[in-house]
Formats: sequence, C-alpha cells, structure tokens
Amino acid sequence: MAGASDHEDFFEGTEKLLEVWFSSSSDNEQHDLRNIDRKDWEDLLHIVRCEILSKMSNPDMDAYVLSESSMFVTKERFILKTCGKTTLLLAIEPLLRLAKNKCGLDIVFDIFYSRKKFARPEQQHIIHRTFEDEVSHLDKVFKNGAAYTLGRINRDCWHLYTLDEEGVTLPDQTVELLMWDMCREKMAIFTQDVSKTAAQATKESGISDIVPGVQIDDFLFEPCGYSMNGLLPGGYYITIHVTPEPHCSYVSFETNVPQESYHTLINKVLATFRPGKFLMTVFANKASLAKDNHKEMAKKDVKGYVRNDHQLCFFKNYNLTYSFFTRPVI
Ligand SMILES: C[S@+](CC[C@H](N)C(=O)[O-])C[C@H]1O[C@@H](n2cnc3c(N)ncnc32)[C@H](O)[C@@H]1O
Repeated sequence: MAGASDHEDFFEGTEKLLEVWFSSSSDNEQHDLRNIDRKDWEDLLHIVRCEILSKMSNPDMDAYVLSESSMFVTKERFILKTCGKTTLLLAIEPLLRLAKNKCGLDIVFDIFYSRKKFARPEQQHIIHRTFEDEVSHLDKVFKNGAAYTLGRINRDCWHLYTLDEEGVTLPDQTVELLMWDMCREKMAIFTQDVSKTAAQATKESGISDIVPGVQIDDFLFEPCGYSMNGLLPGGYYITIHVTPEPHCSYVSFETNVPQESYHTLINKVLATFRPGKFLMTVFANKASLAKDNHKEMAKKDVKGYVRNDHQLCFFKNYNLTYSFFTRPVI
C-alpha cells in the first residue's frame, strides 16, 4: 500500500537548520553581518535554491521570510532554515567567505546544523540524502565537528552537527517543536480557500497570541502554506512554518526567547496546531535563563501526549534535551 509520503504532491516540510556564530581576529567594532548587501544574500540563497520574499528589521536583527522558510542575521550570528529540496549546506563555504571578506568576521566559534529525519530522503539533492553525507561535507570545512543522532534511528529521529568547542558563552537558548500528523481543521486556516490574507491566518490560528508583543512578518502561499517571522528587542525571534497538505502536514516552531520554564509556551504551541506527533529540542548554555529547564522537562508531562523518548546531552557549554511525543488514538 502506498504511504502518505508517496503522494505525488509530497512536500518535505522538514527543515535543515544552520546557526553560525562568528567573531573577528581584529578589534574593529565595525564587523557586522548586517552590512552584507542584499545582492550578496540573494546570490547565496540562489545556491541554496530559495529566494527572499520579505524582510523585517529591528535594531538587533534582520529577519527574512524565504520561499523555503527563513533567515535571521545579527551582528555576529547567522541562522538559515530551509525546507523542501533546498541545498543549504552548499552555502557554508560561500557564507564563510562573505563573512570574512565583507565583514572581517574570520573566525567561526560555534555552529549548529540540525534536522529531523526526512520523510523522502531520496528526493533530496545528493549532498543531503543521508546524514553521513552531510557530516562528510561539514567535516571538510570544520576540523573539530561532532555529529549526533537522537531518537530512534529506525523511526523518527533528529540529527545534530556542532563543534567540540567552548562555543557561545553569552546567554543563549533555542527551542524547537517539529510537529506532524497535524489537525486538519487547524491546517485549513493555512489555505487561501479559508484565509484571504496571511494576517488573517496569523490571527485566526492563534499564532498572534503565542508570544505577545512580537513584530510579525507573515506570508500565505498560493494555494496553501504559511511562514512567519516574529522579532522582539534584544535579538530574540520566533519563526513558524506550516505545510498544511493532509498527506504531508508538518509545522515547525522555533524561538530563542529566554524563559526559565517553557511549559506554558509549549502548551500554547500545541493548542494552536494540535499535532499527532512532535519532537522537541531545547538547547540552553550555562549563562541562559533556561539552563535548568532540562530538570523540569524530565519531570513534567505534556497533557494529552505520551512521551516515547527523552534524552539529555551535556556538551562543553550547552545542555540539550530531546523529547518525542505522540497523541494516543482514542
Ligand atoms: C514554505 S512553506 C513552509 C515549509 C516549512 N518548512 C514547514 O514547516 O512546513 C511550505 C508550504 O507552502 C507551500 N508552497 C506553495 N508555494 C510554495 C513555494 N513557491 N515554495 C515553497 N512552498 C510553497 C508548500 O506546498 C507547503 O505547503
């Protein structure tokens, strides 16, 4: 029998996510990734096979909605999240050249590359078909890379490549919820049959209430699909992407907003989208407000879901919690 992912209109919502932290060997205060020209970003994204749909800025961060997800740029940090058949890792070396040549940012002091296991890996460009191939590519660029897979490798799992370094010592945290088998009623909001504008989808779905006060840039695709970036002062962001097609429904939520406990936020996200399954990752470094969040996460249940996997990793300066949940069929 053909599985849901065998459908001819299958879209791989699962994103590849890259975060790179730069610094400079010189003291010049002018180093700033935001000085890179739009044309240079467009050329870089052309290599990845996606394009800029819109841009929003605040004093700390530039946020781009892309044809395939999002890009965030601060003075010294770069985040690129791309879905579908994009070729994100082909951008690594051009990105390092851009940062060095245009901004004098010649040191990479931390990177995080991660993604969930693809539903249809054979549809990906050769560089992204297996995690081993991705690691080989990254190992050619970085001398001290460390690669991990969390979760069940014969079911749903999540891959991570980072550096075996002290890394980011400023307070830093990232929470991701990757959700699938989504509620059809909720997903209908992200189609142009039901919502006339992106703003309407943002409001009707409840996305506008998840993190109050964010400056929002949202986009509703034709005939369906949705992406949004949200900015808060201080370099904080949220980003949400929705693939509503029932045979491949998928939603991702990501934020770096610091909180001692993410319990309320996670419940708001789940109530907004009602996934059948989700995996959650929380990174927090030693300076983060969320540094002890893993203790709460080990104890607290998520109402309406069964936790199938729960793993905790301690890196040099970060802890990482991975949990996988399913909603029991009643
Ligand atoms: C870019 S969005 C969000 C993808 C995201 N990674 C997610 O979480 O699902 C993908 C959704 O928009 C739809 N879509 C419509 N036009 C598209 C386009 N030109 N590029 C990418 N996706 C498009 C896809 O079918 C899918 O439902």
